[in-house]
Amino acid sequence: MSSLSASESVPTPVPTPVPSGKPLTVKVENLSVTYRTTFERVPTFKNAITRLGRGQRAVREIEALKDVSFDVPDGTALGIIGNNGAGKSTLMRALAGILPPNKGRIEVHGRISPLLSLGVGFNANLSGRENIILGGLASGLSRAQVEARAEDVTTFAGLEEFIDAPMRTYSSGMYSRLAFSVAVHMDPDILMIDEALSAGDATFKTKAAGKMAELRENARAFFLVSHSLASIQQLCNDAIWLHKGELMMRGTPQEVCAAYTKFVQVGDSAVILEDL
Ligand SMILES: Nc1ncnc2c1ncn2[C@@H]1O[C@H](COP(=O)(O)OP(=O)(O)OP(=O)(O)O)[C@@H](O)[C@H]1O
Repeated sequence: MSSLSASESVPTPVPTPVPSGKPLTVKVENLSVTYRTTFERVPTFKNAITRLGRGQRAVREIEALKDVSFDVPDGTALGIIGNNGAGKSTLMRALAGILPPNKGRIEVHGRISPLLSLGVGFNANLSGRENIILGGLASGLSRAQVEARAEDVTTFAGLEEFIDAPMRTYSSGMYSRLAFSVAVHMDPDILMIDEALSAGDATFKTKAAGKMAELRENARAFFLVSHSLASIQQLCNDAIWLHKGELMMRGTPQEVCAAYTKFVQVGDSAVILEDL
């Protein structure tokens, strides 16, 4: 067990430095998001009585983001790191306008690619081609614009033979490849990718990394959530670290990844010490 004390091991959030004087693409101010969820999948009278006996409430609240603030100037490729359950996907969903904030505000200047966790928003009963159209329309393009890109999307995903089959017949890799391909072909001003590098096999991963590097050059802002610190350092020029819903640090990908790695190395002991 490490000799670190609990107070040493859990860093205090560092105030976010205000980056350069470039125009802002995204501004997040005091953002808090709380999920309200029921205890049981299927509520029953018996469970309700048991809960009442224990003085428990029927609804549980999970504070997924707590008072998070940061600015994203034009040209930023922001890596978002943190443990499981830290609030990374919640932040992406809030930025994309899928989840309303409970507190605070989000300002977004530009068109966002709507595909986050790869494949969210697809309808598995529709064909790959129909989902390309849906995804394109959802990201704000006209039908004609999406149709003009459908071929490139299909070829990039390597799904020429399967594009008219319902997506429920796709393997998870095929599903992710198509989702990634749709997201990156719609010329978003702001590209948001959640765990993109887990899409597909090794060949596709290499192709995906190349495409992301190209998009990062053209998009006004690029957000990447990944557990791969190597990808964050390779593809991003800025980074934030979330922990239990709080913004712990903002800095260069190298600084933030180093601090996070240090935290993770002592993390297990820290939790034990904290619990004692
Ligand atoms: N739909 C939901 N309903 C209730 N709670 C949720 C929901 N989605 C996420 N949460 C909770 O919110 C917190 C943050 O979850 P989130 O998915 O944003 O974390 P994450 O950092 O993306 O995690 P991971 O690395 O595992 O993907 C977690 O405690 C999670 O259990």
